Amino acid sequence: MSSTLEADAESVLRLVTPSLDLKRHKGQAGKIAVIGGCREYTGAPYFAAISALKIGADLSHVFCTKDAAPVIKSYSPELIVHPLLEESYTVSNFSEEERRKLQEKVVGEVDKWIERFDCLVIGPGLGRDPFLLECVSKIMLLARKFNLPFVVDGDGLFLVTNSIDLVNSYPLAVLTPNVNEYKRLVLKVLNCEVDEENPEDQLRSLAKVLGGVTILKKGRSDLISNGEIVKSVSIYGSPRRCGGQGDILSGSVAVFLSWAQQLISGHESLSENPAILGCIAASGLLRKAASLAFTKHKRSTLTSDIIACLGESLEGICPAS
Ligand SMILES: NC(=O)C1=CN([C@@H]2O[C@H](COP(=O)(O)OP(=O)(O)OC[C@H]3O[C@@H](n4cnc5c(N)ncnc54)[C@H](O)[C@@H]3O)[C@@H](O)[C@H]2O)[C@@H](O)CC1
Ligand SMILES: Nc1ncnc2c1ncn2[C@@H]1O[C@H](COP(=O)(O)OP(=O)(O)OP(=O)(O)O)[C@@H](O)[C@H]1O
Ligand SMILES: [Mg+2]
Repeated sequence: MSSTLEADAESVLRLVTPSLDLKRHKGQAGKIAVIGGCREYTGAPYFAAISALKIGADLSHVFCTKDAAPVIKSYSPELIVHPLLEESYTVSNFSEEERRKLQEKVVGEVDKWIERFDCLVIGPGLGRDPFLLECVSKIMLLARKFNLPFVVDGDGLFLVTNSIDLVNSYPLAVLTPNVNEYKRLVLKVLNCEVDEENPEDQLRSLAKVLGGVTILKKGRSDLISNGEIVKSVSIYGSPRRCGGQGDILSGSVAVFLSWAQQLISGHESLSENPAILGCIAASGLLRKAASLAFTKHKRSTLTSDIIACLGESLEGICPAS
């Protein structure tokens, strides 16, 4: 990997992390919402939402299905959980008109909240139910209408891969594919296989063809591009590949992206791209936390252990006082 590609993740973390200031009010350090959580998956949205709080966001919401909500609430009183999304089984006996009305109701409920958020995370543990994904498409269009940034992960990437227009030419979209999600995206958009020899050029092309969205391709090194620049984060993390680490990452990108946007809007001289900064910071912090958790727990390291190390890892880079 060429050294110019490698980002200085610690410097980016120091740049974007706001100082703690007694003058600031609740909400100024970030309000995040995760759209995800269904009957099968309740861990993924919890991991994304709680990671956002552990890093320093003030409020973290989860919009999930009715079955998932009590489970997610029981994991943590810190999260604000909305039992809102509906799956096909609810509407199996509905007429077209009744289905349309229910979709309108779901999207209308999200509409009431959406202006309060700084960033959405769409997809962790969302599942692939067609009725639910139709509603989520409409939520994405709503987010675009309000110029709200969103991070698309997990099953959100399944949706987007099949409906590229949802993110096409939206510079405030960040996609965080893992190895499989990336393969599917490359096949759909570039109509070819993943180029293992030249991953940077292929990633740049993919982001460019998608009209300048930011893509964080997860792997041994995380590679990040918006179609113009390519950056990598290769800080040593952990050899444990337990599920849920990508969920920590998507919640973290949302927070750091929001902080980077705040920073840049207050300093006209800063020309950096907030989505790129957010991805670099999140990747760097996750890797530091994974490494710390692994020194403590070795083979039994779990995603919850990594989440418990987020604060200590950030403190080592940007002390609170
Ligand atoms: N506790 C939870 O609730 C979790 C739920 N998750 C959710 O589960 C849903 C599906 O996500 P997945 O990540 O499983 O979907 P993927 O389509 O990425 O993965 C499916 C399969 O691919 C395999 N795979 C993984 N890495 C591979 C590699 N490097 N090479 C070849 N095969 C590989 C895995 O063994 C897995 O069986 C998403 O909604 C996701 O957010 C995950 O985030 C994990 C944690
Ligand atoms: N081979 C690897 N070596 C080191 N770190 C890795 C490796 N693969 C992934 N990672 C790290 O783990 C993080 C999560 O990536 P992963 O590919 O596990 O996501 P995921 O499959 O979406 O996870 P999830 O189980 O949450 O859905 C990445 O940001 C990266 O930093
Ligand atoms: Mg994932």
